[in-house]
Amino acid sequence: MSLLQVSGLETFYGASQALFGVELSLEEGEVVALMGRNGMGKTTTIGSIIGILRPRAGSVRLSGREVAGMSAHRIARLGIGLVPEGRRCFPNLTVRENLVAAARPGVWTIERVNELFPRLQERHAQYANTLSGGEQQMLAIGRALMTNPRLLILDEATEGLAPVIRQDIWAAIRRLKQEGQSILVVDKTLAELLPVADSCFVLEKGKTVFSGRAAELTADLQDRYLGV
Ligand SMILES: Nc1ncnc2c1ncn2[C@@H]1O[C@H](COP(=O)(O)OP(=O)(O)OP(=O)(O)O)[C@@H](O)[C@H]1O
Repeated sequence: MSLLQVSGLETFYGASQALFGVELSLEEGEVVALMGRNGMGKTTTIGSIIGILRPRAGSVRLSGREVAGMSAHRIARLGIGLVPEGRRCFPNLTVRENLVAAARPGVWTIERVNELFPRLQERHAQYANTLSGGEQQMLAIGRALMTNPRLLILDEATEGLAPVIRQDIWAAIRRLKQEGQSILVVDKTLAELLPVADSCFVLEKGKTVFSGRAAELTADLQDRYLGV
């Protein structure tokens, strides 16, 4: 059984339909890439999976259990950890306090997050709002891991960051994959994303137009679906 199985997903903003039948699936331990040009429905798909948007049709199954229509809070408790676009941490808490506030029992502890991101350990007593953008992103990932999610979702986790920090974040993603963490990643940097992804799904105008192994997304297809 898939860890995540999304089918026939349709989501609206008021009267305006944004998703027209999105299909997506992710097996336990896989890294799956969700791609598409701007405005094609990636963030809406993620919002519909995690329950901040209520799909009008379709299903979202987490290990076979239907979660579409449940509250975001309940879905989070069932094991989905999100690193949202624009990395939201508590600005007036320290790095350590931010991590503690997110903690739920499991293999992820502050020690393990510190080992994954040594920069965070060095700044454990610093307020989150004094961190650089890249450090805040690491903290956002650390917070999501502290909830010990069965599925980690990263929405544009490397966008707008300095190249050296992006490399640190990709290295962390590769390490998480090695450790068996299931991850759904939205990112525009194909050169980094495709090598780490097991499979990928491409959206166009709110529909899944490609699904397959990352290696099957040839240069031609990349150009057709993702080129500008
Ligand atoms: N709050 C909103 N109200 C109305 N329409 C919205 C809203 N958010 C997104 N949309 C529309 O839904 C469609 C899908 O947008 P979405 O943000 O999911 O795309 P995306 O693939 O994540 O794009 P990007 O890469 O730019 O983040 C777009 O047509 C967008 O204009």
